[in-house]
Amino acid sequence: MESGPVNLNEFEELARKILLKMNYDFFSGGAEDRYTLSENIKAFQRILFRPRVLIDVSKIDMSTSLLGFKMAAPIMVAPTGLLKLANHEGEVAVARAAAACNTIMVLSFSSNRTIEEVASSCDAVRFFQLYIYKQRDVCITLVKRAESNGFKAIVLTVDTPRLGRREADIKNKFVIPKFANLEGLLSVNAKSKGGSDLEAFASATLDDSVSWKDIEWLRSITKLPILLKGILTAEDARKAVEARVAGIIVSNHGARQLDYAPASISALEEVVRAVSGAVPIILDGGIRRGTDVFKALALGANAVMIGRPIVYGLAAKGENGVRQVIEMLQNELELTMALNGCPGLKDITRNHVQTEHDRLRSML
Ligand SMILES: Cc1cc2nc3c(=O)[nH]c(=O)nc-3n(C[C@H](O)[C@H](O)[C@H](O)COP(=O)(O)O)c2cc1C
Ligand SMILES: CCCCCCCCCCC(=O)C(=O)O
Repeated sequence: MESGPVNLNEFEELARKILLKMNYDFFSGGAEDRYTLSENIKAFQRILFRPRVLIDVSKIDMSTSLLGFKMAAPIMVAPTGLLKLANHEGEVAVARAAAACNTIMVLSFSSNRTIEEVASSCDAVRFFQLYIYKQRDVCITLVKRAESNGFKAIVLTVDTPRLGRREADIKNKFVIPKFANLEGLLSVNAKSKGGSDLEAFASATLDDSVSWKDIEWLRSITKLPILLKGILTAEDARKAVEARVAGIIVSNHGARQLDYAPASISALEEVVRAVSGAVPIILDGGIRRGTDVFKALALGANAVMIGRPIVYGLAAKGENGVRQVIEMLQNELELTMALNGCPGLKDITRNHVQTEHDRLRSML
């Protein structure tokens, strides 16, 4: 009997075999030369551990909280759109799995199941991800619907004034299913002339004049805490704190936007230093192992989010697959903590990892 996947990479392999090529290419793809896509993985591999021994690790506590909301471990679900292309249950299956694993899911605005369907599917803490659209009334309606359906924060994605150039989608003439949340709100003719429909839709709807003053505008329409997703520099991290956001997500959008942006793990430390504890920091991009989660925490993240592995779990085995993906990562983190001599998250320090910068500095 063939055994099931034993790690997140094997889930990707299974999903690749199951999915239509056009859909697998959309989920797995990155921008242009996909330099950042490979760096998101390789940069983690260049970080090594400095494990400590002879510490009692018979009990490991991974529990934590973010903005006051408790989680079993600092591993959250990143917003990913168009999940009907992976499984007919789409975001509802992901929401149920996240709830079962006692973690926070960020629901993408571009989901194929509505805010209301996800909210009524199970009881859990959830955040809602938003872009700023040319039609501001669409943003207002979505934020109000998220509020009235019990979502606890707004995650504003700020790295997408325009859609990155995803050449696989252009070649495949990628066709998008309906954005469930926009039904009756927005009617746009988004048929590409020979390229990706997503690109056509994005250029018709995304507001590329968005600037820092719009954070104030967003605050004026909601009382929910606002997190900014897509910060990669100390300069922008300081501006985000000045703009009184509740949290920062260090992210390059899974390398789907600006190619040759740094791996998000490589940008983490400068953001952590700039913010110096003022707000929580979440990291996403390239997390495939519990060891990656530990490295991000050691470099100052409060939590991480995972994108593609959730989609692959969903494609491979539906809700159960998503649960297995989250549990695998939680179990791997627990083992990594034990082997590094860290019984609790507070025991994980900068001294537990050695980056390439550390190695270069030690040679000077
Ligand atoms: C298929 C797919 C769809 C995504 N959709 C969104 C989205 O709607 N909004 C958003 O802010 N980020 C979106 N992202 C980016 C993720 O939130 C996250 O930043 C990224 O996937 C993390 O990298 P990882 O996939 O290596 O874990 C998407 C990513 C993928 C792969
Ligand atoms: C009404 C606004 C339309 C915005 C179109 C952009 C959709 C992006 C979909 C998912 C995504 O972020 C991704 O990386 O893919």
